[in-house]
Amino acid sequence: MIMPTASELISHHHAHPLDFESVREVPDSHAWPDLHDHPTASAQGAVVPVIDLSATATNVLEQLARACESWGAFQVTGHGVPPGLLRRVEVAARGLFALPTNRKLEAARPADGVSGYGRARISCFFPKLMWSEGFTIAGSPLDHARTLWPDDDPLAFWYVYDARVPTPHALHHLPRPSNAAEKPCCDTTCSDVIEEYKEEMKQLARKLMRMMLMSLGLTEVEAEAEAETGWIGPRDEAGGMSAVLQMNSYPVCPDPDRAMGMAAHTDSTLLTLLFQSNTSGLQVLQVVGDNGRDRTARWVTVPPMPGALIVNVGDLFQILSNGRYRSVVHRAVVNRSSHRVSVAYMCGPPAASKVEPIGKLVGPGCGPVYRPVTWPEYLSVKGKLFDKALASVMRTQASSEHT
Ligand SMILES: C=C1C[C@]23C[C@H]1CC[C@H]2[C@@]12CCC[C@@](C)(C(=O)O1)[C@H]2[C@@H]3C(=O)O
Ligand SMILES: O=C(O)CCC(=O)C(=O)O
Ligand SMILES: [Fe+2]
Repeated sequence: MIMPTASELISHHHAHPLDFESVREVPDSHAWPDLHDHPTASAQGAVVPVIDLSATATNVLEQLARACESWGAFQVTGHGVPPGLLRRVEVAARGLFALPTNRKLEAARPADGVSGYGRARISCFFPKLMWSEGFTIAGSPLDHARTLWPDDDPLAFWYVYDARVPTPHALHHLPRPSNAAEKPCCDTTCSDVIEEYKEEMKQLARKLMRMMLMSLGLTEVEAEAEAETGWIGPRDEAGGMSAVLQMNSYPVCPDPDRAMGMAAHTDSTLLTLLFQSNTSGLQVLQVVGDNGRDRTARWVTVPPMPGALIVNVGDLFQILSNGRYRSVVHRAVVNRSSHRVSVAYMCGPPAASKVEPIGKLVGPGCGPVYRPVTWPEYLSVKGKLFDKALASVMRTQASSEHT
């Protein structure tokens, strides 16, 4: 009997990705019939709010409240993340995706795992494949360098991020070093950049969490206390999984009207900080009339702004805010001319903490809408129910009367 090799098993399981570079048309497997389920708003229409975090004198909290209530998403400027770091993280991401397919498949995400290379997790809910590939990094990028590419020294990541090579396209034609000591002049590795980026994102996520809690009417002390008991306090080191870094790659597409970069979804996070570099693609769903009877929605493109980051309200923040802030439905479309990458810092509570509606937002006339859930619990519900996941963690009338 001929046994399949480990790599055959992996590539079977993950069905070889489409060779995006060489296809001349969108194959049936990737042709989406319903790209125009909602109209796309014209450029002159409503715009996702842009909030300058450094403008302390202005009503930033009110702006946050309005943005979170009506959009569930906004762009931030004045966030303090160095522009150079954003550029380097983009180069790192492009470098990873420029690796040859067989190298990327060595890092394929196992069926039951979170980390690794592959399709978006939500792919299984759709009959068509997306025009994208992704790297999911949970935990330390250094651990990943070791476990994802076990035959390489962690520093071997260098060769996908080499400042001397301006075009990521050419990267995988570089000779590989036989050991780390042959590292070239550039002493920053991909994992260094990712590590540094995660640290910056963590600081910013904490700040945004605190401000968003205050925008809900909590005092600074209450916001701090809320944080201490859960997701952004000191416990997040011990609690393990508190952020996942998701790198997405959207190759150029010969027929963007028929392909989907990333299908519509909400993020299963408290909040997501998204860097979309300078290529348009992200769209958020704006619900225009929602009075029970007539509910219309349209896709609104979030235009790239140099140096800005996008903040998405996630499902867990919707739970926390007892439904006052809604997680935003969003998707990514593709284009004909530029290869787009995006990097999402997906922020959640430590594995052990329960997320539930904040006490202060719950009152006599307004009981808790959701039951407490941990992040892993919610991710597993989402993995089964997808867009019905939030509704499934709502309390029934009877159970909220009893608490
Ligand atoms: C911490 C998370 C959040 C996950 C699941 C898990 C790891 C991978 C994340 C993403 C990243 C890409 C979009 C998404 C929709 C997907 O397919 O995988 C995300 C998903 C979610 O937000 O539900
Ligand atoms: O690439 C984008 O703009 C969106 C990516 C996204 O929604 C995600 O990673 O969750
Ligand atoms: Fe998302």
